[in-house]
Amino acid sequence: MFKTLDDLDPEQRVLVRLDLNSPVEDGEVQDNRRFDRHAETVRELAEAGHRVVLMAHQGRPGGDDFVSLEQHADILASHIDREVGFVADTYGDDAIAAIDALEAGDVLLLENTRMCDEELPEEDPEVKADTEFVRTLAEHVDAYVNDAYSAAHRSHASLVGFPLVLPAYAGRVMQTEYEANSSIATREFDGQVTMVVGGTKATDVIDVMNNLGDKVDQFLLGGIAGELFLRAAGNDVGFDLEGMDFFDDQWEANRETIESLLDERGDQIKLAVDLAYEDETDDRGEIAVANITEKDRAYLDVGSMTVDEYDPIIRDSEAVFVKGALGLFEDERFAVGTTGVLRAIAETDCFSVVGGGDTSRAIGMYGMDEADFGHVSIAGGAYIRALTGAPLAGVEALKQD
Ligand SMILES: Nc1ncnc2c1ncn2[C@@H]1O[C@H](COP(=O)(O)OP(=O)(O)O)[C@@H](O)[C@H]1O
Ligand SMILES: O=C(OP(=O)(O)O)[C@H](O)COP(=O)(O)O
Repeated sequence: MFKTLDDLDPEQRVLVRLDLNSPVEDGEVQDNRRFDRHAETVRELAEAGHRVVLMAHQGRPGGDDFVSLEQHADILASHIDREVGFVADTYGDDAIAAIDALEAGDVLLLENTRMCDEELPEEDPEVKADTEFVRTLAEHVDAYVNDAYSAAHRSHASLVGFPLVLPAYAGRVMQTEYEANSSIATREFDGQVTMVVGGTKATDVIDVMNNLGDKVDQFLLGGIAGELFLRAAGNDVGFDLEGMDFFDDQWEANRETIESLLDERGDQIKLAVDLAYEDETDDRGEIAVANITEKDRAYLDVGSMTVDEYDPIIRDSEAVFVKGALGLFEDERFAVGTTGVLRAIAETDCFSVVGGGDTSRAIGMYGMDEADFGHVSIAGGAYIRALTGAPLAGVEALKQD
């Protein structure tokens, strides 16, 4: 297992990797739950009197959201109620001068790690540890903390290089995310284990079913992925109408796998019995799946009868895991499925983990309280990997110590 902040010596110069990757609208970085979560780690380190040097990335080179971290420093400062210095440099002379000038309790954010050429190529930790970026920064700090669980599936320099050259520790976000998201593989539950799977990516749902079929008693399906399963079960749904590109490619690529999963695991898989669509007056309309005879409309949510079927299954469960939304919940008319299952989880005292960047957003959007869930993950890609038991490079590197 990895070491945590509880194991850190006092008065250290600590280099901390966060994941502050955020939506950017018209050049403006949007505040989001990642800041709030990482604030806990940063505050704890600063209050303990460490000198805190933060690293994070934003976007990918070439993308509109590939911007400086200057705004991130201000947003983070508002979450920790103390100043966060910023230096527009990753590991050059300016960065080193700023690090060396830190006093106990000071917090400094370095520039976007992906502006450094050595950060991105996916390479082994040994290669990353030997980069100028890692070697230079390592000389000016005493310890490394990785708190960026949601980026830990990347074998990038700031995530896997430092544990080989510095004493390395997991931050509070890393610790809680790791424990909760791995729990489906590592914990034994006394009662029924249920998994709600939806969203837009069929391969995520397939991976989960292939890897967790023996751990999960019931899979409750919805979203685009659920429609593909309904189509494989012989229903006239899951076709791309004009202007859509959700279904056809995914159907071609995954049809056989979905059909054999339905064949082999049919008893564990619950499909929607009704679906919702936008009617002629722009209201929500619903139709029983059994009554769908033509591929003439897009379905944007599971229907109310489906929620009524899923609800008691959730309430009877010992543990519930959620990956992917059951509908286009960003539009209130089509949030019934997603909020229906989330409310059922919130109202029961089952162990629960909700993940997927988009899906977990529905909790705040519809006035639910994160405290009513066991764990709400801020990870997307890393969460799905953890669920399916795939190792995360950043976590493995921390464990090496
Ligand atoms: N029937 C649907 N039609 C269009 N979009 C849908 C539908 N069902 C789910 N979605 C969309 O799926 C998105 C979540 O999908 P995905 O990215 O796979 O999950 P997450 O990011 O939560 O892991 C939501 O933003 C939601 O709008
Ligand atoms: O936001 C992130 O991942 P996510 O979209 O899977 O949640 C991470 O910061 C990783 O970013 P990347 O997918 O550009 O490597």
